[in-house]
Amino acid sequence: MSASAVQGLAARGITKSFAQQVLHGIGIEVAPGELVAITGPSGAGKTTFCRILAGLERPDAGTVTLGGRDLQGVPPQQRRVALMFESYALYPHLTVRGNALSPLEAPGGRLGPAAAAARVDEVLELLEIRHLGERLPGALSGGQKQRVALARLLVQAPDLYILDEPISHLDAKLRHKLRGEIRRRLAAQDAPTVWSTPDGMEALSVGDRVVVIDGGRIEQVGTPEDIWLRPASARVAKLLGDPPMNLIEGALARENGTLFFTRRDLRLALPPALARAAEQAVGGSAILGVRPDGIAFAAPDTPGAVGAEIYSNEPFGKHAIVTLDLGALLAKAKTSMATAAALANGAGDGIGRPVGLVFPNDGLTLFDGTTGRALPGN
Ligand SMILES: Nc1ncnc2c1ncn2[C@@H]1O[C@H](COP(=O)(O)OP(=O)(O)OP(=O)(O)O)[C@@H](O)[C@H]1O
Repeated sequence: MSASAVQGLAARGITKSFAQQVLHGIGIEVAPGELVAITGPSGAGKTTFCRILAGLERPDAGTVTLGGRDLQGVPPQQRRVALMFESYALYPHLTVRGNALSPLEAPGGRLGPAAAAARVDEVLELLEIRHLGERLPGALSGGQKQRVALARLLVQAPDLYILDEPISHLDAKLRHKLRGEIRRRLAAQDAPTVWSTPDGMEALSVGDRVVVIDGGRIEQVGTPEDIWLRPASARVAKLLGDPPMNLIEGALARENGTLFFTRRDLRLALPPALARAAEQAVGGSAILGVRPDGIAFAAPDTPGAVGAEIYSNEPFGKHAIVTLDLGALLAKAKTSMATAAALANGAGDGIGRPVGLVFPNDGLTLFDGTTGRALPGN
């Protein structure tokens, strides 16, 4: 914890152009001790936004305040920000230990040499790189370098943490472990934290709140649960889930009082839960979002089932992903190994076999076909 009274971060109306406009007046607020995860596809503007928060880049318009203090014109080294960027920026002539120790040796450091060394040891141990302490960065793998950069961040007690893709180069097991460990450590601090990642599921797992950006604009801000259960747009839905929600483009029509989602041969009577959303958009285009784990299989001629052909069938051990050809459209179902084996029926994974699909009554989402925004009433 820093000696200064740590308070929240607020960025407002941040605009930035290079050759093109990259950020369109976006803002976030991060309370003391809160972790806000920023996610979005590659090129969304996450790194540019983080660099502006850190003072490494100047916005064309907008303000950044920390604890109510305007940071405009305050150089990065005076912002008391602990930064970690994807490029790592390790000191090549310092060992792993020297790099991790470097922020604690800066003028104004408050820890004595023994306490600083103990903190470095503890963080290197946590990140499983203590045995590499005497190596130079040039003799490390990408994932090891990333952990040294993380160590240098975690030894600090700043007024603000900014982590840009902090665990993207680690193997899956370590990523999983460190996600929780780092989150736990940062949660024990008073400083606000901004964690940027292109991995939507990582954002949901680490963030107290999540900000989704796309094309330099905010698509949605909410708790992980909000964003998972109620994605504000098809662009948000596309970033989340493994595999993500299936997005089927079609139209809404009413026949004999029943609302249908239609696309080519597909005609799906919408469950009552979706009727309110569908009602306002009848006659227009729509995108139906179907979660892969909500799709059930039935015989091809089952009334109400959607006809499809098996395109591929991949077992993953604890579940299987079955890709389905719905006629010029592929959708993915996440199912049990037993169901996938039954579909394969011992012959060529079942590829080409006709099946019926039953979509869940809940867990479907309707988006406007033109804007991609979720229809109100979903
Ligand atoms: N210094 C620069 N000069 C020109 N264009 C830039 C500069 N920095 C970023 N851009 C452009 O701004 C856009 C946003 O880039 P940014 O790195 O912020 O995205 P990102 O969301 O972090 O992407 P990624 O997940 O791939 O790192 C991209 O189109 C990029 O090419």
